[in-house]
Amino acid sequence: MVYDAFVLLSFGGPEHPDEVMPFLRNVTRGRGIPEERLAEVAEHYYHFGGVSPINQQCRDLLAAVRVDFAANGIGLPTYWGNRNWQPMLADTVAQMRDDGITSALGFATSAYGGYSSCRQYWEDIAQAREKVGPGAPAITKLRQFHDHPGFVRPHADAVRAALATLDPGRRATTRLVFTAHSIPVSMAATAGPDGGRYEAQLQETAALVHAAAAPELPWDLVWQSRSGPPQVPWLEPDVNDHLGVLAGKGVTDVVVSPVGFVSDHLEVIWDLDNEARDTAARLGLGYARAATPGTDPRFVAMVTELVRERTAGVAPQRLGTLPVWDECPAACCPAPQRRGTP
Ligand SMILES: CC1=C(CCC(=O)O)c2cc3nc(cc4[nH]c(cc5[nH]c(cc1n2)c(C)c5CCC(=O)O)c(CCC(=O)O)c4C)C(CCC(=O)O)=C3C
Ligand SMILES: [Fe+2]
Repeated sequence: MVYDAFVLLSFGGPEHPDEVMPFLRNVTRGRGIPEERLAEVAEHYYHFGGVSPINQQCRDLLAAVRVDFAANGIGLPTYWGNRNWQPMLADTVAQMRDDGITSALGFATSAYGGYSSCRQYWEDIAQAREKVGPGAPAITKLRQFHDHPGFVRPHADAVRAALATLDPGRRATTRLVFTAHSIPVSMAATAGPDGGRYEAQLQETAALVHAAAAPELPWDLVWQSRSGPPQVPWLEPDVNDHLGVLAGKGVTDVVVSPVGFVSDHLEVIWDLDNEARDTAARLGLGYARAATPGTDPRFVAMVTELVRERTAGVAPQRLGTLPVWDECPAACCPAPQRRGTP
């Protein structure tokens, strides 16, 4: 297969207060998210002036990838399109068609399997291509990378750096807390061809980061940023509840590492740097939040490596043992049942 472009696929976020509500309506269309939750989440964005950092993080990543491509003799032109906010993927695909692109490799800013993290990006591609119509380029998504050293090692270094800010005299009662975005239990059950893949990959990533960063410390994987109606079960425990349990067990300090994410977007800087930090303060816990890969050169080089797996037959670099594939099996990670109009 010959590819003639690279496209960064991401979630998108508002960059002006007026964009917050339209963005949130795009995210939650047909999802059964209660109106009160939407208003609450809007406040998180207004707290930062209505600007999510995620779009700038995508620009920064793409700029770094371009430099790394050039250094590795990869001449692919680069594009960027989002699921929920400008630049919308359909507009990007139209531009690619106008530029004469026929077949592109897509890199999504999520390391994991599951509907929201993987399948929905395939759906975004299909919907964008359908909207553009004849002449729309083919786009295939690069593989999931939860155990790639270019993802694991930056997380591990960040855990070490966060740990170094805590009181070394309390190391014996310090704990690592890995977090990822909660998803509905039903979505977790159908992640991957045999189910449970989102949680299994996160367990593997957390274990790899723990082993590389601080194998002497106990650790847990918990969940953050739950939404949806309360009667629908989502993965638990929530990070805030978990901190309460830890404090009750004699833990004095925590390093919180958001291994579920690739950059410090709003769900990190609000849900962890504000909410969970406040929870820890209330409980008297020492608290340090580990950074995400962002534009760490190893993470940027990983993107190049994933491209070279496809274009140059480079062997996949992997630290874990779960199976991976380039093209997702057709039956995995189906869309959840929707309420209302799509
Ligand atoms: C697994 C997963 C990831 C990680 C994988 C990936 O990165 O793709 C992720 C990332 C993100 N989620 C984000 C924001 C939001 N997610 C929401 C809602 C939801 N997320 C879900 C799952 C995930 N989400 C789910 C199952 C829902 C319910 C509605 C639905 O089924 O879609 C809502 C609605 C309001 C609310 O929070 O209730 C918002 C605003 C942002 C942008 C942050 C910024 O602006 O900087 C990012 C990167
Ligand atoms: Fe989300």
